[in-house]
Formats: sequence, structure tokens, C-alpha cells
Amino acid sequence: MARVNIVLIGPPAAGKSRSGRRLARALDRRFADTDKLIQAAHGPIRTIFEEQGEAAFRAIERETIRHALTQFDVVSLGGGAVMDPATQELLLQAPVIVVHLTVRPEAVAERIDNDKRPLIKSLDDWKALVEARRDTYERLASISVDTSFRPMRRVIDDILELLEQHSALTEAEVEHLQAARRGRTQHALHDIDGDEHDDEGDDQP
Ligand SMILES: Nc1ncnc2c1ncn2[C@@H]1O[C@H](COP(=O)(O)OP(=O)(O)O)[C@@H](O)[C@H]1O
Ligand SMILES: O=C(O)C1=C[C@@H](OP(=O)(O)O)[C@@H](O)[C@H](O)C1
Ligand SMILES: [Mg+2]
Repeated sequence: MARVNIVLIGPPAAGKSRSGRRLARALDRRFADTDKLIQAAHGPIRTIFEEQGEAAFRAIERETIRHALTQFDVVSLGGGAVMDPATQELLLQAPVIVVHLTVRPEAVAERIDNDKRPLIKSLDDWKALVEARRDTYERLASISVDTSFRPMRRVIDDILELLEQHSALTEAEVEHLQAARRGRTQHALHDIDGDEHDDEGDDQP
């Protein structure tokens, strides 16, 4: 089938930014993280929240997502992006497959041990955000993968398998993955666990 956009949604620190980039690399597709695009165009996310407020950030985010879906094949969103009704419409109407990454509180605790997300100062903040958003994440999701205590390679393997089951990959991508699984070619996920340094800066300043 023709290429459809793959969009990653889910709670903060579920792994959307990092997994999205690895997934795109495995499929040889163009990747964007909308928080990164926002930072490049408007400066640090924390500063936007502090100086302009959350509503202004959400407006910037909405337009960034709309644009990103026209330019990139794999797009990781920020955790709160899907609470915007226009973004929800976009994801429901566009030819998009929505990958929902989940993570349990026990697993996320060590991932949010930093001061990089303006809406999250504690694990309780994270739990409250997720509780308020869970129904929306689930309603929009085409597929869900839990990332708790699971290495990136496993997470990406699961996503690829589910994308294949949902006929969301091109014939060439399916053939490549199947050949890789049979061991006839270099494994498609060969560099999934590659240079860890390329993941620096996933989190927002
Ligand atoms: N499967 C995983 N196992 C362990 N740590 C992970 C996993 N996926 C992501 N992380 C780490 O969790 C943190 C948040 O990941 P990130 O991709 O920025 O999440 P998100 O974009 O969903 O907020 C980063 O430090 C990242 O390295
Ligand atoms: O949950 C949220 O509202 C936010 C999540 C962040 O992205 P990640 O989910 O990638 O951390 C970022 O967009 C901003 O700090 C707001
Ligand atoms: Mg992110």
C-alpha cells in the first residue's frame, strides 16, 4: 500500500521522541519530533510556557503538527498535543496510523527525574496528566505498545510487527522486514541499538 504517516502519541517520557527516530531509521523514512521543530523555530519550550502560557504553546504546536504531517513520514508529538480538538481531527481524518506508546508509573519514575518538562514536577503530576488524557490517547490509537522496562529494540520490533499487521507499511518495507526476519539480509533493526549519543537532546531544555 501507499505510505501513510506514522504518528507517535502518549504520555510524557513514554519514549515517543526516541522510539520515533529509531522507527524512522529502521524504515528509512523521514522523521520529525514536533517539540524539536517548535524549539528550532520558537526557542525552548519551557520559555514559551513561561512567557506566553500554555495556550500559546498549544497554538504553535497545532500548526507545527499540521505542517510536519506534510513533510515527514514518522512524526513524534508532545504528550499534550492530542488534547487539542483540531489536532484530534487531523489525526482522525488524515491518512495516518497512530502509535500509542504507554509506560507504567514504576517505569517512568526514573525517566522523568529531570526538570525539563514544564508541566511535570513530580510523579504525581505525571499520573494526573496521564489520567486526564488516557481516554483521548486510547480513542485515537491505531496500535498501542508498552515501553515499560523494555529495551528500545523490543519496542521497535513490536511496533513494526503491529504496523505490518495493520497494513501500514509499503510492500517494499514488508519484504525487507520479512527478509530480515528470515536472516537473509542484514537485520532491518541492525542499527536500532546503534550510537546512543545520537539520542542526546531528546528531552526539551
Ligand atoms: N524503552 C525505553 N527504556 C528505557 N528508557 C527509555 C525508553 N524509551 C525512552 N526512554 C528514555 O526515557 C526518556 C524519555 O524519552 P523520550 O523519547 O524523550 O519520551 P517522550 O518523547 O515520550 O517524552 C529519555 O531519557 C529516553 O532515553
Ligand atoms: O505533556 C505535555 O503537555 C508536554 C509534553 C512534552 O513532550 P513529551 O511528551 O515528548 O515529553 C512537551 O510537548 C511539553 O513539555 C508539554
Ligand atoms: Mg518527546
